[in-house]
Amino acid sequence: MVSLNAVVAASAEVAATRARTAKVTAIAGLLTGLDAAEVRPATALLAGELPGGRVGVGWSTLSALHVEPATTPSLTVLDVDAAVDGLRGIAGTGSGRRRAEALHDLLGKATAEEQRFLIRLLGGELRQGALEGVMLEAVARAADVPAAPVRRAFMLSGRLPATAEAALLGGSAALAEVRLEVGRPLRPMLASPADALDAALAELGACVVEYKLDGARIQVHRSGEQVHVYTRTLREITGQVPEIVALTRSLTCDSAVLDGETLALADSGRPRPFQETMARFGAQSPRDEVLRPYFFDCLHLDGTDLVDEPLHRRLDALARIAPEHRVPGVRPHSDADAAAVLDDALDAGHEGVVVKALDSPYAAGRRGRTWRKIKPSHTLDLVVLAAEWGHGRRSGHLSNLHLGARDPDGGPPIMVGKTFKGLTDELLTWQTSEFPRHETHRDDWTVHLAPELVVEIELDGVQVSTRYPGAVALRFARVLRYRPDKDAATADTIEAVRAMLPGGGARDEKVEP
Ligand SMILES: Nc1ncnc2c1ncn2[C@@H]1O[C@H](COP(=O)(O)OP(=O)(O)OP(=O)(O)O)[C@@H](O)[C@H]1O
Repeated sequence: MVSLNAVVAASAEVAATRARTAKVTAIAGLLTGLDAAEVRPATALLAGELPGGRVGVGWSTLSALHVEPATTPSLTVLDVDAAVDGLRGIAGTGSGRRRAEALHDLLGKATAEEQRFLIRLLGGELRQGALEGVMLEAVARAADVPAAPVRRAFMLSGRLPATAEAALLGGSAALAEVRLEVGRPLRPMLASPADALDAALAELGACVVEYKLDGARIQVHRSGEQVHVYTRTLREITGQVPEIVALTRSLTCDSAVLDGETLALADSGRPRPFQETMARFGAQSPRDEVLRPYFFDCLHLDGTDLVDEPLHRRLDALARIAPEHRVPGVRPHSDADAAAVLDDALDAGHEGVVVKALDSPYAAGRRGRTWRKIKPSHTLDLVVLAAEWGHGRRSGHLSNLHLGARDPDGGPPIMVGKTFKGLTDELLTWQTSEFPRHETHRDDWTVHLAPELVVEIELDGVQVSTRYPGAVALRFARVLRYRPDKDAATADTIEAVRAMLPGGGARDEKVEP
């Protein structure tokens, strides 16, 4: 039986090295010796996830706990799995107290190092989507199967522990069995940046050029009368968007999985600010504006999976069931046709266009080269690492942000700059009340945060830096808006930042993962 101690040691080894191969070796080593029942919980713990999903334990409860640690390790992975299940089951009156008791009990059996691990795990601090690529490679190695089918199964199921179980217990055959399931979200395909429209057109050949709408990504699943709506990070928001649910139910099909963008339009027909769309995804939000879906892909229709079909087939399917709800776009006959779509999109207040190769399959979870985005302005989505207290007019407010880019090899975000430019009074007030909820520690000037919040930064470019650990720094950065639809695992990577260096290549990001 594998001990919690072994998982903690493997995690520490992964955190201590920047070398991807060493991380893979440490994780694969642990995965190799597991019993069948241990695969799911151990994989979850290694990825910094709670086995079985989240538990509602807040930072305040966790930081108030001071439990004498055990001197020798005794907990197994299955013990932790059972304890987390128990915590999740606590509800009703006195649940706060009972939860604290259960936590006390668990932590009392843990050594000091295990306690630190469990507290960070429960606080969500260990959750590292950035480790996914490394984890998948380790699963492939431990199961002795190629990496590609492991990655595919993960993107289609969205679940690392289940993927590890399929690979380790059933091998290639079980991985091949994993299919898109209506009602279970899959990782959305993403677009990689292109420098210019004509370059993208030349590279992709036969293509469709679509508006890049500045809304929020949605994935809509319908099975009979059942409809589920998910965000880009696969969070379910069905209850928050009744108008999208009703519209999806009215489509003439039995089952479908549709991919698209949602936003609200003002009376003028121009898009309403992105923040308003995102506010609707929150728990208690005003419902004054109507969100409309604009679909751009169909991944399943009436019992047939379309993920591996070429885009033109998927678009035909979409045209059959939702012709009035498609994102505006054309299949251009000339470069001029395509340029006209870009002009129209910008004129209408949208971000730019996405050019997509018509013969390409849907690469779930990948920043594919067959979808290229063209936007006139430079922006990066970065993780907020800390904020400094403001001076003068801003005193009493958390202001200057420390910004980090994602480490594609699963390490903590890498700091690339600071800014307080672009922060409105409203954002300053919001930061000051919100940031303490994510606080890890503070000193006189600075409040440090768990890497959870993602902010979109507009910048003029980047420069080589001797001050910052990634050797690159932002130039003239200003805050555009927060991105509650993103998390640290979907923030831009340090490679994307470096690619913006003068002569740093054609802003092409490495294809992930
Ligand atoms: N026609 C479209 N096709 C695909 N994606 C679209 C389209 N219109 C808008 N989008 C949005 O653009 C996103 C794809 O761009 P990208 O992969 O760069 O994600 P992103 O990092 O959110 O982009 P950005 O930060 O540039 O908005 C999608 O997730 C989707 O939300």
